[in-house]
Amino acid sequence: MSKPPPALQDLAAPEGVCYGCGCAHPSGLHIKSHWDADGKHVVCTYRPPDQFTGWPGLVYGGFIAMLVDCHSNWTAMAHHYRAEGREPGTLPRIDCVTGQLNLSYRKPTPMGVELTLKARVEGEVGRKSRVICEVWAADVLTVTADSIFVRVDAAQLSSQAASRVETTA
Ligand SMILES: CCCCCCCCCCCC(=O)SCCNC(=O)CCNC(=O)[C@H](O)C(C)(C)COP(=O)(O)OP(=O)(O)OC[C@H]1O[C@@H](n2cnc3c(N)ncnc32)[C@H](O)[C@@H]1OP(=O)(O)O
Repeated sequence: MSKPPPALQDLAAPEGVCYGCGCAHPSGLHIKSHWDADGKHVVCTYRPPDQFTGWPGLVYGGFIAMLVDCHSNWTAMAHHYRAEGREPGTLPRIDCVTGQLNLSYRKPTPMGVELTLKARVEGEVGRKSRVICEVWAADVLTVTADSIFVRVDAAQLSSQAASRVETTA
């Protein structure tokens, strides 16, 4: 069996420490996002571990939001790389942050099933990009999301945030 191609996260941010998608997080979720064969969508598959149960047998909604947040953000960043004619992993790195995360929970999402997230940018890829994401449990569409991701200099954003508040660390 051939090895799957590297994910966007592995290519563009192997040092990432995000809980949801950071390759270097010691105990994070390590979600992986790839361009779909159709060249329009970015896809991710993930089977939620048992501790993320909400109602018995159902995936905790906040956990689904976490998957959608990271995967939609990577969808925005992948579209930015493509719009610039660059491969993920080339420099300078492209960073986006979540501006708005809007989820509609349309059907219960069952535990014990691999979920497929399928996302795309709607409209222009700009400083502010709109990402539509669907969450599928087998052939059931359980969640849709319509969110905004804003392109930033993440290092600058982190240092500004730290200087605005007194940290106890
Ligand atoms: C190391 C490896 C890493 C590896 C990569 C790791 C990926 C991690 C993925 C996790 C994702 C996250 O959790 S991110 C963390 C959660 N998000 C945040 O902390 C973001 C906090 N928000 C902010 O810092 C700020 O609001 C910004 C930077 C987003 C925007 O502020 P700004 O820079 O002053 O820009 P501003 O001019 O106000 O806005 C630019 C345009 O975006 C729009 N806009 C701005 N904010 C919003 C918003 N919340 N909702 C809608 N639209 C917005 C404005 O209307 C404007 O549109 P127009 O007038 O031009 O039309």
